Amino acid sequence: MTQLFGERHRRGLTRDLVEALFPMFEEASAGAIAVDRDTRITWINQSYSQLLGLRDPGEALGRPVKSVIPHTRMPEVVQTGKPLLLDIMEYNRQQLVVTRLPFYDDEGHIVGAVAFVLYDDLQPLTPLVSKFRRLHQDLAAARKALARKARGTRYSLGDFVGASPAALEVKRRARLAAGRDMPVLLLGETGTGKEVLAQAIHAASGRADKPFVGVNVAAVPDNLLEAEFFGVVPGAYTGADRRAREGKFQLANGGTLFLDEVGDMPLPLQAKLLRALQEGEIEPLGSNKVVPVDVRVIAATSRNLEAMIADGSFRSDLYYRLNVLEIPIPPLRDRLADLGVLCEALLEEICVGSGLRGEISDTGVAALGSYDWPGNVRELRNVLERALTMSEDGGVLDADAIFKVLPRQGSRPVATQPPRPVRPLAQTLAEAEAHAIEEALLATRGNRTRAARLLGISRSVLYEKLARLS
Ligand SMILES: Nc1ncnc2c1ncn2[C@@H]1O[C@H](COP(=O)(O)OP(=O)(O)OP(=O)(O)O)[C@@H](O)[C@H]1O
Repeated sequence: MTQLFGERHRRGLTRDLVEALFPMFEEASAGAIAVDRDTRITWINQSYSQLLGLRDPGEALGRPVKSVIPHTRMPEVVQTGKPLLLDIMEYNRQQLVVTRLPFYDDEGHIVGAVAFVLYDDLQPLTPLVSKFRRLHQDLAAARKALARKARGTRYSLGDFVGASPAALEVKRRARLAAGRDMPVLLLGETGTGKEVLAQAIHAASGRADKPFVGVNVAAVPDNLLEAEFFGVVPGAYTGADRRAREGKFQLANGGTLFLDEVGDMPLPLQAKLLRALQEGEIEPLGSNKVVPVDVRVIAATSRNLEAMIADGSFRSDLYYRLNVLEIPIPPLRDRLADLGVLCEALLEEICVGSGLRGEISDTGVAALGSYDWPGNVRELRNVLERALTMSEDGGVLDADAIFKVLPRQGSRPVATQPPRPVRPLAQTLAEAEAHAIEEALLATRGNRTRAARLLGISRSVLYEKLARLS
């Protein structure tokens, strides 16, 4: 042992050491081979020559190793003196796990290399290989997420959740918009996912590798909007920065500019925006030079632009310029059939990394259907988050848990309806039955078997009742 690590062997394996180790490695491995300084084969054992399909080990002796094992890296080891401790080498469509070591003479000169086939198939390495693959996939996903973040987008089309006909139509139009480089106008109430869609369209478009820049027109004071959009040259006005500041148009150059709440844009800026879109160039504040820009505009608003045109607060020419492809996004109350899938997606998102388990029962979903959701999906997310925080039932939200956190204001005004005249009992019962069936179908997203189970009736009875109702 002392000799193994003594001065003599500091440079690496010597020939006598290799010879001493050989029997052990040879027995443990699926093949062994040695080459000289000129990378000619000086020794090969029976098992390796069999693995290579040689009838007799003697056939290989004296031949350049590359001519016998095309993918070998033994020449590299001889040349660099660096061992390759673990490598996967292909031979005849077979994957071999190999290790390669240089060896030295007493003067410390490389005189050759040895290689051992540790495994002649990857089976024993399966756990390692699958772990490697998983890590590789995680890395790819993280890289993708980082790239999206760098570009300014977080969402893709799959993030717009919904399977109702209305939601599918939104996604169909968004895909159309992604494939064509035209202005898009997203119309929808607050929280319906306008920004989600804008980012998703950009991420699926030919501009995906370029920036996505959003500006919320309503959030910027009127007197700063022009600088925000078109940038400022140094000293453009008293108090202006001495350095030039780029506007959103320049920042989005080559990519997408998302104009949120475009209906809140003051008229003078509307005229400038129209010119920028028509000419494809902008004039930074304080400059007398125009700068060419290439942006795709996606505008969004929760306001009724047509009514604004009628009362003179929105320019019709700008409206037509922005509204080449219109995507109306329905409010949540008009697509209650999506509540179930939305809850699943949002609960998963809320619970990620929190250690919480978030599920909702069918009755919980039905309870959500009783509310009219003025804040749409954003409000739904908040309600679910609140319900989960307050839930004592291991994270399964039922109707009680939902009603505890559902705002009363805006609930469907059951109690405020004018009192109805008293009607025959049969009629009242029939209405109650129809209502219960409707709720069950809503809660089970139209699954009649599960709806029947919820109602405590057989499937055939449910079909009978449905037939009578239709
Ligand atoms: N269809 C949807 N699927 C999944 N999440 C959604 C959907 N719509 C909205 N959300 C979620 O609701 C929140 C609000 O969405 P977003 O900001 O896109 O709405 P918005 O219409 O742009 O609202 P505002 O007009 O108030 O800016 C986000 O957390 C988003 O993830």
